[in-house]
Amino acid sequence: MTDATAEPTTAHPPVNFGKIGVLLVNLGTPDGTDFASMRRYLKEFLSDRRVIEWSRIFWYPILYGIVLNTRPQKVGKAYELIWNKEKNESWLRTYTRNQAALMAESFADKPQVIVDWAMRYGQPSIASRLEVLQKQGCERILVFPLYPQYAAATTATVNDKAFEALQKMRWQPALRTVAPYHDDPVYIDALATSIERHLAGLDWKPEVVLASFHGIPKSYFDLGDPYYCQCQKTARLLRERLGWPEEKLKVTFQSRFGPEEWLQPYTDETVEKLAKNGVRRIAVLNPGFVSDCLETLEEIAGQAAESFFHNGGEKFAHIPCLNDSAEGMAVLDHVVRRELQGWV
Ligand SMILES: C=CC1=C(C)c2cc3[nH]c(cc4nc(cc5[nH]c(cc1n2)c(C)c5CCC(=O)O)C(CCC(=O)O)=C4C)c(C)c3C=C
Ligand SMILES: [Fe+2]
Ligand SMILES: [Fe+2]
Repeated sequence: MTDATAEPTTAHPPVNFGKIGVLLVNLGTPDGTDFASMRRYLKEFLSDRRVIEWSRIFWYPILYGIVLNTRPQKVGKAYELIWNKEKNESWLRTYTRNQAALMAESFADKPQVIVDWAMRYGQPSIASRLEVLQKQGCERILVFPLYPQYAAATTATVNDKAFEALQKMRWQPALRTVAPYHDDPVYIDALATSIERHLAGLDWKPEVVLASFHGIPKSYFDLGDPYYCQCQKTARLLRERLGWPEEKLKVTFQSRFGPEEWLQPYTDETVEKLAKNGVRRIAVLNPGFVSDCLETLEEIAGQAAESFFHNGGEKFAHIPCLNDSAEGMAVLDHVVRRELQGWV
């Protein structure tokens, strides 16, 4: 006969408990601009089935035969132009780390909340930081993919990776994921304030402002990805908040990759066309990027500006992303506090 009240014969290993984790996750970035670091990063990124949905039989010969032999050098040179030399890292990493540190400060009055950060590709990995949070006693973790607009290639792949890490755990923490916040008034207001402040600092006024979002292949939209519609809604709400007509704030899509058709209109073609049609002053912002990165600093502030001037444009301004600014942090803080309801 067994004694139900008997103590277990072996002691359970000691565990921390009672904490709540918040994990900010951005896309990722190479560890350096050299060929090996770039190749490692691009290999992980472009092997993700959420990013390249083509059949592996078709894609892998192209990836391993062409892309990973040529792109690391080309893109490494682009990263060099925008590298944060002081920290010897990309700006995406600098801003993501700063965002986590500032958010931790804002939760100083709630010691049960631990804020951390990770990258979907490269380091620190999602699995490694989830493990650290759990060891610190987080029984509940909020995973925050840092994308205002949902795309399977960005938001879903972060969530997939987090749940994949949980598959290996005996004692899983409870996990919540943050919903897209493309239409949140706090986000829209932060974008509008940032635009107004930036334009007020110029001694000229743009004739046209482009809201340039990262693109995705059109085929992903046809399959039901809500990304395009969420980008359009962000822009519509921003126009309404600023009191601007559609001709003043135009939506475009940048950063095409591969031969497929992507979401249109393309940013590079639009910039060129505007200049050729006699528009002399434009500003560009990137509302879909939480932090400045290669795609905003090199492709827009660098290449797009150059193309505009080359085709007759006279004034070009790149409006920075919200980054770790007060407005940017107000948005991230607001979203996190909303999603933590019932836990904190
Ligand atoms: C903001 C949302 C993003 C979406 C949507 C997105 C889709 C997407 N991206 C690629 C391919 C590449 N993107 C690259 C860089 C990159 N992409 C985003 C964000 C989104 N991507 C960011 C923030 C960055 C910059 C990272 C940095 O370190 O600064 C790259 C790497 C650079 C390059 O080789 O050009 C690739 C490749 C695809 C195919 C895709 C949708 C299917
Ligand atoms: Fe991308
Ligand atoms: Fe790019």
